[in-house]
Amino acid sequence: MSPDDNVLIPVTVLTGFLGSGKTTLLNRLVRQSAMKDALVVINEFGDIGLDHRLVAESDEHTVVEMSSGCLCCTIRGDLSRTVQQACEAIEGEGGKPFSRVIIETTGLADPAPILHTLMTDHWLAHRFSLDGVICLVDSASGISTLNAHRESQRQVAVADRLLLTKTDLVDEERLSRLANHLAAINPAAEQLQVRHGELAAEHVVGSGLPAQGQRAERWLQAASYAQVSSPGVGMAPTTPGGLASMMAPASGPALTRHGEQIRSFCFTVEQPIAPELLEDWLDLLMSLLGDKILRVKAIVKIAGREQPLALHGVQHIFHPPEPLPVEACRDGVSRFVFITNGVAPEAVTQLFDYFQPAPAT
Ligand SMILES: Nc1nc2c(ncn2[C@@H]2O[C@H](COP(=O)(O)OP(=O)(O)OP(=O)(O)O)[C@@H](O)[C@H]2O)c(=O)[nH]1
Repeated sequence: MSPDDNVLIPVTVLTGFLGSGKTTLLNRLVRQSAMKDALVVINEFGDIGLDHRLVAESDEHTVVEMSSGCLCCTIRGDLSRTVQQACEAIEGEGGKPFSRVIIETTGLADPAPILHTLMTDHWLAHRFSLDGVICLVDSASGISTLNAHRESQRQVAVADRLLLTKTDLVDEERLSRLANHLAAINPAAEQLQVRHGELAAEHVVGSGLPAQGQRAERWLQAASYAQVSSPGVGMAPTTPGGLASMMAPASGPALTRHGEQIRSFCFTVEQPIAPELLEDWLDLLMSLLGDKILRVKAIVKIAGREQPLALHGVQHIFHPPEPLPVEACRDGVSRFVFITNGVAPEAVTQLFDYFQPAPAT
């Protein structure tokens, strides 16, 4: 497979805490036609991986295992190598190129470094694009796991879709408590219930940035978030002390009860944004607060440009902006969705205004 083919292969990241049902789901998925010619990468923690043995093998898809450590922290290079070797092997055998890739993370993985690897590894980034992050949550133990484990909160926070598994083990009341808890962390992610891994593959693959304007709005789900808008030119502090105060940790009640203070909000800007302002703002925001910004998605109207842009970032790393059809931003309003760990919306909005040109006197 060469990068000149110019068609990026979609990658779905399947995450979820230990025992949440990832392997059970994967086993059902690989039997479906949407998974024909897929590559399944299973990351095992420890030397003796078992999960890959539990996923059905067939001629229709390929399963490879990475077991040298936790994919999120120690072996980023291995992801590139593993996928590369699998591609070379299938080509060597005269097989069809992979139609898609599914990566099952370990239950303890923070998905952000995996997404970074997909975006920044030269070989991967030229051949693959992130389709979506799917996070499984055990309906029976989900709330206590979220309260106890920061990795679980991060998995939920960055997901495009949440699958509530083992719903046969809980009653309606408990299920709705979990659903509310998850919505407080990630209000836009669609929630689906799954029993024993029974789910159509279409609910797992194809959740990424769509090409059509209508669906781009659905991808952003801006209305699901608390809304903040630019306070306006001249409102931002201009002294260094003022700038420092913006960067102070968020105060006041967090949107969730978790130690991580995961917050999400949508920042709207009514006027088209000058490209250099956008660049300066995001550069400074990411260098000051990048490790606290778990995910950013945006549809942006750039001044002097007809087509809006889709922006998509994980912590301080952004995908190259993708032009969208004009209909994706009919009202000309730019919308930025932020999912953060303890960053107050004002830090984002005031920093934006800091870069606005001063009003003429
Ligand atoms: N009752 C019930 N059990 C389930 C369901 N889905 C999965 N399980 C069971 O939950 C256990 C854990 O499922 P796995 O699919 O191995 O979970 P996993 O996320 O791959 O686990 P790790 O590899 O440890 O991260 C297994 O015993 C499954 O049979 C379900 O919907 N209902």
